[in-house]
Formats: sequence, structure tokens, C-alpha cells
Amino acid sequence: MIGVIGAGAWGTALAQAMASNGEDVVLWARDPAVADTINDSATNPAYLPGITLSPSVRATSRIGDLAAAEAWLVVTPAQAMGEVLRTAPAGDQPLILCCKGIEAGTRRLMSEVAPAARPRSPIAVLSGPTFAHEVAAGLPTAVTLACADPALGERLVQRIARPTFRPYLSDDVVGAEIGGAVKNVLAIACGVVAGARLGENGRASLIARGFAEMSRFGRARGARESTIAGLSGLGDLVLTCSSQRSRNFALGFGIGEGRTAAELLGDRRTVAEGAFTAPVLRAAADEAGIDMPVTAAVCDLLAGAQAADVIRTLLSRPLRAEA
Ligand SMILES: NC(=O)c1ccc[n+]([C@@H]2O[C@H](COP(=O)([O-])OP(=O)(O)OC[C@H]3O[C@@H](n4cnc5c(N)ncnc54)[C@H](O)[C@@H]3O)[C@@H](O)[C@H]2O)c1
Ligand SMILES: O=P(O)(O)OC[C@H](O)CO
Repeated sequence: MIGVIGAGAWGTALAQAMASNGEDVVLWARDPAVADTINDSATNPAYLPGITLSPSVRATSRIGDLAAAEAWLVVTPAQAMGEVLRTAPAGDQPLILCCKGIEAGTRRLMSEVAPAARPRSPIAVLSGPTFAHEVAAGLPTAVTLACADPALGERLVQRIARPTFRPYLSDDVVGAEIGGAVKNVLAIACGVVAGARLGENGRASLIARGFAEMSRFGRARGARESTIAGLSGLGDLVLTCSSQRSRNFALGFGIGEGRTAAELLGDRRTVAEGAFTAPVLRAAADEAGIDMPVTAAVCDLLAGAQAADVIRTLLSRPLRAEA
């Protein structure tokens, strides 16, 4: 049996993907009403409308019910992960961390938060181009499964692979996490370009310059170039920077159209992780002397700056060599 912690869009989709071969899945929802609805109707209309869940997905709001699962997929918002893991039942199950973000305040990656909350559990990171609805519908994708222990990583890859869900093994945990966290910030920027009707050229340029930022930050934190250029980095960056289905892109789109970040975030029920990651990323980059102008621009927009002013500032930076 596999446990899934968090019954939002991605947790529910992963539960469905894991259950697609009849595997028993226990899915923890913070809200008892969400767990009841999943068990009563085999749907999660609040977070993943239009998907009928397999009968082998059983939801619970009692986190102790996860004790019997042999591994846990951890799929809470990044800012809540440490707190949720501290309330989970004792044990040494491997944790597959699926949240994409950096903890505010501590500036820790999820792979640093989890062992502090749960020292006996080994960890892996799952990240890549994965819109929840597509994965739940059985459409194909490939992801990075990063684990420092190659034997455990291989075991987990075999355990979670499904015909249309292909994990590629890596030992670069930090690299996999940085791609997932940074692309959310860059997706907000690309959404602004689209919302402000600045054209496809501008969006493609921003993806490439954003990728340069992701690479610089990754290098400084010890990530491998090949990971940043892989599924969890470039793969997810391209996906999230290209579609209104991305919550981060949609947030940026609204800002580009002239609405304020505060107003857009106030309207949200679901998480746009880039809004939390951007200020932490900017602070970490500033401290380390890493140039991240797109990230800084996103922070200014989230703080209420006018899109037109921020775009003008970005475009008037001194010309420089590309590399
Ligand atoms: N949706 C996707 O397509 C997708 C794909 C890959 C990764 N992710 C990542 O997975 C993580 C979860 O995203 P999601 O799409 O499931 O989010 P979501 O907004 O759909 O759902 C968030 C879930 O977390 C719960 N929650 C909110 N605050 C909480 C708290 N303080 N403690 C515990 N639970 C809390 C909510 O009740 C909800 O069940 C994010 O880090 C996201 O970046 C999402
Ligand atoms: O909807 P977003 O922007 O949170 O993106 C979802 C996934 O991370 C895409 O891989």
C-alpha cells in the first residue's frame, strides 16, 4: 500500500496514477469533508474536478492511517510540509517529496525540511512536467526521481512507475528540487508577458533567460547542469511557462492584464507556489551574489509594482554577453 499526504490536485492525481494498476492507496486529506467526498463519490471536485478515482483509492483525514503504508508521497504545499510531517505517525517509511518550493524563513529545500521533521525516513524527490489533471487522466509524462541512495532510488522507481508515468532515476536531489522551485517563479514572469500581450518572442526570450537564472542558482547550490537541463528543470520550465493551466502562469497572466497580485492571490483556493518561493529565492540569490533579474522582477510585481514599470526596468538593463 502506498500513502499520499495531501489531497489537493497533485496528491489526488498521484493517488489515482498509483491506483491505476489496482494498487491500494491511502490518501490523507487535511479537511474531513474532502476525505468524505472522495470516499462517497470517488471524485475530488474541489481540487481535481472531472476525474473519477479508482476504487482502490481510500481517503482519510486521520493521519495515523498512513502508518500501514510502505512509502509516502508527500504532496502538501511546500510551506506546510514540515508541520504536516511532524504530526505524522512514527515510522521509517521512505518519503517521496513531491512539493515544489523553498521554505520561507529558513530558506530550506524540502529535502532539508523533511529529515529535520522525520529523521528516520530516507527521502527521494519527484519532480517534472506534470499537470495534475493530465496525469490523473492517464496521459503520458516522464519525471525525475532523485535519491541519494541508488538502491532505494531504483526500488522506488520500480514501485511508482506506471505505463504512462515514467520516472527517470537521478542521484541529484538538490538539482531536482531547484528546477521545480525556480520554474514556478519564472512561470509567473511568463504569464505576465502573455497577459500584457508582449508576444511569443518575448515569452521565449524570458524562458531562455530564466533558464540561465535557474542554472546559475543551481550551480551555486551544487546542482548538476544535466539535472537542470532535464525533466525537473527545463522540462517543467517549458510546460509551466507555456500554459494557462499552470496556476503560476495564470497568476502572472492576471498581473500582466493589470490586476494586483494581492487581489489575485486573495481569490485563490489552490496554491501558486511561485508567490511564496520568489522572495525566498531572491533573498538567497542576493546573499550569494547570484544575478537573478527575472526573479527580482517577479518579487517587485508580487509586492505591488506596476507591470509596465517592471517590464521597462527589465528591458533597460545594460546589454551584456549571453553566457
Ligand atoms: N497541481 C499540479 O499539477 C502539481 C504538479 C506537480 C507538483 N505540484 C506541487 O505539489 C504541491 C501541492 O500542490 P497541489 O496542486 O496539490 O495544491 P492544491 O492547491 O491543489 O491543494 C493543496 C492541498 O494542500 C492542503 N493544504 C493547504 N494548506 C495546508 C496546510 N497548512 N497543511 C496541510 N495541508 C494544507 C489543501 O487543503 C489541499 O488539499 C505544490 O508544491 C505544487 O507545486 C503540483
Ligand atoms: O500549476 P502550477 O504552476 O503549480 O504547475 C503545476 C506543475 O508543477 C507542473 O509540472
